[in-house]
Amino acid sequence: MTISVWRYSHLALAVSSFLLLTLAAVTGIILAFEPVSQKLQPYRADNFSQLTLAQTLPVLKGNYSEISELTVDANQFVQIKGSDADGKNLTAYVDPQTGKNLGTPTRQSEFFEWVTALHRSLFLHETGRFFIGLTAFLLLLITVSGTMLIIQRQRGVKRFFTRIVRDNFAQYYHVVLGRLSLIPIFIIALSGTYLSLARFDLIATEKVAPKIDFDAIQSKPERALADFNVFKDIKLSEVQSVEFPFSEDPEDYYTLKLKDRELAVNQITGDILSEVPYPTTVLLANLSLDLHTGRASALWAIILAVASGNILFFIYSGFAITWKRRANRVKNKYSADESRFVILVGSENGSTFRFAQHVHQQLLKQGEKSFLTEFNNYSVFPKAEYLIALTATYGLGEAPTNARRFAAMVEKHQQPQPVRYSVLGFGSHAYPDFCKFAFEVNQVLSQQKWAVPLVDIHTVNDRSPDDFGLWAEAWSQQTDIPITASSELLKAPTPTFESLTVTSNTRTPQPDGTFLIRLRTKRRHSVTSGDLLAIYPANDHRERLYSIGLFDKDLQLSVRLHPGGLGSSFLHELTPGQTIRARIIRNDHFHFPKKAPVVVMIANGTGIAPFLGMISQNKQQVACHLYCGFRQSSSFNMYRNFLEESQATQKLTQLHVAYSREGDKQYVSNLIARDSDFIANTLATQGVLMLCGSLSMQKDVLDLLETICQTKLNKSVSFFQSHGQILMDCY
Ligand SMILES: Cc1cc2nc3c(=O)[nH]c(=O)nc-3n(C[C@H](O)[C@H](O)[C@H](O)COP(=O)(O)O)c2cc1C
Repeated sequence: MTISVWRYSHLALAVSSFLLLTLAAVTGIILAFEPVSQKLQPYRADNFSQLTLAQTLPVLKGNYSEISELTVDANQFVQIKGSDADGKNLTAYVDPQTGKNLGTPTRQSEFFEWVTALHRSLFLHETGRFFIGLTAFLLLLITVSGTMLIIQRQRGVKRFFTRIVRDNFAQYYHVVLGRLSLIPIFIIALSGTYLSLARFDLIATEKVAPKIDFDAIQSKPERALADFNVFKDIKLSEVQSVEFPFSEDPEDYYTLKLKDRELAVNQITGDILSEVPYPTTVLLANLSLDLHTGRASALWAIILAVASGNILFFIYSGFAITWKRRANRVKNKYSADESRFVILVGSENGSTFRFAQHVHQQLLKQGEKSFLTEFNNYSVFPKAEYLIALTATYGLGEAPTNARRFAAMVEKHQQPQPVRYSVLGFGSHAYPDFCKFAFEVNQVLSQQKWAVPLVDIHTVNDRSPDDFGLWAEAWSQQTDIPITASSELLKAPTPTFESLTVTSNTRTPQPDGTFLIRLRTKRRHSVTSGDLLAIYPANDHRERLYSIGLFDKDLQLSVRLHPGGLGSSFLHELTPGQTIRARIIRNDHFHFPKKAPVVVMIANGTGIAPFLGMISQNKQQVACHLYCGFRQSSSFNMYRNFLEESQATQKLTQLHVAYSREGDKQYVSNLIARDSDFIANTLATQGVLMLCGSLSMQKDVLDLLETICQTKLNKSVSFFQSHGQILMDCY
C-alpha cells in the first residue's frame, strides 16, 4: 500500500469530521476538569482501599436507623441513602470507617451538565448521539491511518520513536505530538465508539438478573454482619453498590453490585444466594466509561485533557500542511504541446514547487513558453527544447508520490526531438540516501536517446538557497537565459565580489587549446580545490564558472580557449599583475572527502583542474588514484611534471592516462572498464569516486559504473551517489 492511500484516507477522514471533532475536543477538555475538581473534595476515607464490607456495614447500620442503599462512586466516596434518627430522609457522604456524616452530595454543576449534554448529544438527543458516536469512530480511523503514516515516515515500526527530521513547524509537531498522544487518543476514540455502540444496543450490555431458589433460603444459623464470610472477603473498593434488605424477612436479601459481578446474600446467615458474573460486554462498557471520562483517576483525566488539546492542534496543523500542498497546484499559461521549456516537479510537501515556480516565472517573464507539471504527468512534449527536473526524495530514498510513475512514463513516451535536460535534486543529509531519487531520475534520463545533458546533476540540501543558486548559475551559463535565485528564495546576503590578481598565465595554448592561469586571492582561507570561480568578462550579468585547483596562495584554472569564447578569451588575454573582479562560490559537494580511505579521481580535459589542487593539498597522503583522458600526450605534458613529483611525495598514489587520438586511442572510460574490480572494491570499502570534466565523459563513465555496481556490488549507482561516494562536477 502506498503512502498516498494512507495520506488521502487520513485527510478525507479529518475533513469529514473536523467540525464535530473540534466540538468534541473542546468540550472534552472542559469535562476533563470535572473529575479533577471532584477529587479535590474531602469525602474519601484515608484507608479506603483496605476496608471490607464486614468492617463498614455494621458501623453504618449502628449509626443510621435505616439504610436502603450504599454506593461507592468513581471518586471512592461512600454515599448512603436512608433515614436519620428522626426518621427524615437522608442522602449523605459518610466515612465508611466511623460512619460520620461528611456532607450532602450536590448535583452536577449546571455548567458541567450543559457541557456534558453538548459533548454527548449536541442537544439533539438520539440524532446527536449518533453523530458523536460516528465522530468517535472516525477519530479511531484517523488514529490508525496516522499511525501508518508515522510508520512509513519513520521507515518501519522499529524506528517509530527515533528522531524526527524537522521539516517545518506544522509538520514537525504534527508528527511529534501525534506520536506522544497516539495512545490516549486511540483510547478516547475506541472507548467513545464502544460507549456509542452500547448506547444504541449494538453491543448487548444487559445484566443478568440473579436466580434465587427461595425454597432453599435458610434462616439459621444467625450470624452477625461482621461475621459474614462473604463481607469479610469483599473490599469496599470492589463495590459499586449495596442494596439493603427491605424488611427482616429472610426472603429479603442484600444485593451487592460489584465491579465484575452481582451477588445476593442472605441477611441472616450470610450465605450467598446467587452469584452472577457480568458479561464481558458490561465490563468493557464500564472500563470504557472510566477511560473515556477519566472519572477513576485525576491523572488520567489530565492526560485526556492534554490529548484533546492535541486533537485541536492536529486539526490546525493538518490543515496548514494541506493548505501548503494545495497552494502549490499548478496553473499554466502555455500548454504542454507548445512549450519550449518543460519543468517537472517531484514533491511530497510542496517546497520543491516553490523553487520550480520560481524558475517557471522567470522564464515566463523573459517571454519564454514554459510548462510546469508533476513528474507523473510526463508525456510527449513536441516543442520542448529544455527539460528541467526538480525532485525531492522520500521514504527510503524513494520517489515522492507525484513522481512514482515517472520511470514507466519515460519508457512509454519518447520525445521526438533532442531535449537538453538538467536534474536538480532536493533532499537532506539527515537521511542516509541523499537525493537518491534525483540520481535515479538522472540515470533514467541519461539512457534516453533524445536526452542531451545540459548541466551536471545538482543537489540542494535542506532547501539551501545557495545550493539552488549554484545550479541556477550553471544552467544560466549553458543556456544564456539568466535565472537568479530571488532574495525571497535566497534569504542570504547578496554575493560579495573580490578582486583577484593574476600571478601567472601560460597563455601559449597546447594543441588542444588548453592553458593554465593562476590568480591570487586575499581570502585564501575561505577557498579550497573544487570550489568555483565566477568571472564577469564583459562586466555585465554574464557569468562564467571555472573549477578551482588551489596551489598555496594561488587559484589555478585550467582553461580551454574557444575561438570567440567569452570567458576563455578574456582569461587568455590576462597578464601577471592584472586584477579582475570575480566571485568565489563554495561548492561543498565537490570537496576532497574528509574521511575516505581511497579517492579515485576521474577527469577528462580541463576537468583535471580541481584534482591538481586536491593532490597538491593532499598532505595527509590519502591514497589517490587519478584517471585522466586527453586527446594527445602533448595535452598532458603541461601536467606531467607536477603529477610525477606528486607521486614521488606520495600525494598521488597512481596515475592512469588515456589518449583518444594517439596510441591505443582510449578514453578514460576504457581505463575504468579495465580496472573495474578495483573501482568496485573502492566503493565497497567506503572509498570515493570523483568525476570532473565533460558531460559526455560523465555519461559514459556513469553507464559503466552502473554496470559495475549492479554486477559486482548488487546495488545501483544511485545508491553510491546518494551516500556521497560518487561525487560529480561536470559541464
Ligand atoms: C519522511 C521523509 C523522508 C525523507 N527521505 C529523504 C531521503 O531518503 N533522502 C533525502 O535526501 N531527503 C529525504 N527527505 C527530505 C526531503 O526530500 C526534503 O526535505 C525536500 O526538500 C522536501 O521537498 P518537498 O517539500 O517538495 O516534498 C525526506 C523527508 C521526509 C519528511
